[in-house]
Amino acid sequence: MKTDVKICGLKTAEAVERAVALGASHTGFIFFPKSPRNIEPDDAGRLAARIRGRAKIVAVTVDAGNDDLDEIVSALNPDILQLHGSESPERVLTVKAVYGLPVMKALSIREASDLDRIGPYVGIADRFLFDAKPPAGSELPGGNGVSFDWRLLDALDGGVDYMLSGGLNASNIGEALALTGARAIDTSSGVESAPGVKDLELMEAFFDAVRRADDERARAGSKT
Ligand SMILES: O=C(O)c1ccccc1N[C@@H]1O[C@H](COP(=O)(O)O)[C@@H](O)[C@H]1O
Repeated sequence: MKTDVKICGLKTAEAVERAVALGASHTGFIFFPKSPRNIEPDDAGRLAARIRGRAKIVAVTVDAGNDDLDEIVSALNPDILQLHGSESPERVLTVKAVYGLPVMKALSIREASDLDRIGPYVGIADRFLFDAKPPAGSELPGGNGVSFDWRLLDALDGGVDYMLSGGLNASNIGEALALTGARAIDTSSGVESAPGVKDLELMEAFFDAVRRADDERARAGSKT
């Protein structure tokens, strides 16, 4: 099975097209002004038009109100809304009802008890995205290039559909996949040469590492 890969924080046509050519299943656009990856809705819409239908288009927002979501949804026409703030289960339900789009709810993980926060969203969020907690002083709820202890996911109910995220790069993705068995992964700063600047060689190295891990899993699976 091929691992789903989301490349997040895309801002240029070159990076969007390369990500999809390399096999990205999801492309992420960040709507959070404090982020070096922030993009205007109309610009994101123009970039997404280049790859629509070839990869899922994900709008990443942080505690956005309906006015902002209206503008983003109308300009980008995303396939998925990623809610990366402290949106409650009730807010997720409202967003789903208003926009009629699947929601991926991001939850930050540092310790075992953080998994308890999943329960209230089960049956409401369509998918989860597990990210590390931001380091002290960071203004960003995501995109910090920080990983959490992947072994914590050993305790996860096998039925929970999630994307693994947080500090993933070509050097650690093999171990992350081997430890978690994740079927979907998400990276942003791990494929950048500077904050907000996607690096095509790092992207390629990331996909190479993911495909090596996929081959390894297929080999291990065929032996059992
Ligand atoms: O990337 C950002 O700047 C960002 C800003 C606000 C919310 C979410 C953001 N990014 C998300 O965080 C994950 C993890 O990032 P990283 O790989 O550790 O850099 C990223 O994939 C986005 O989904």
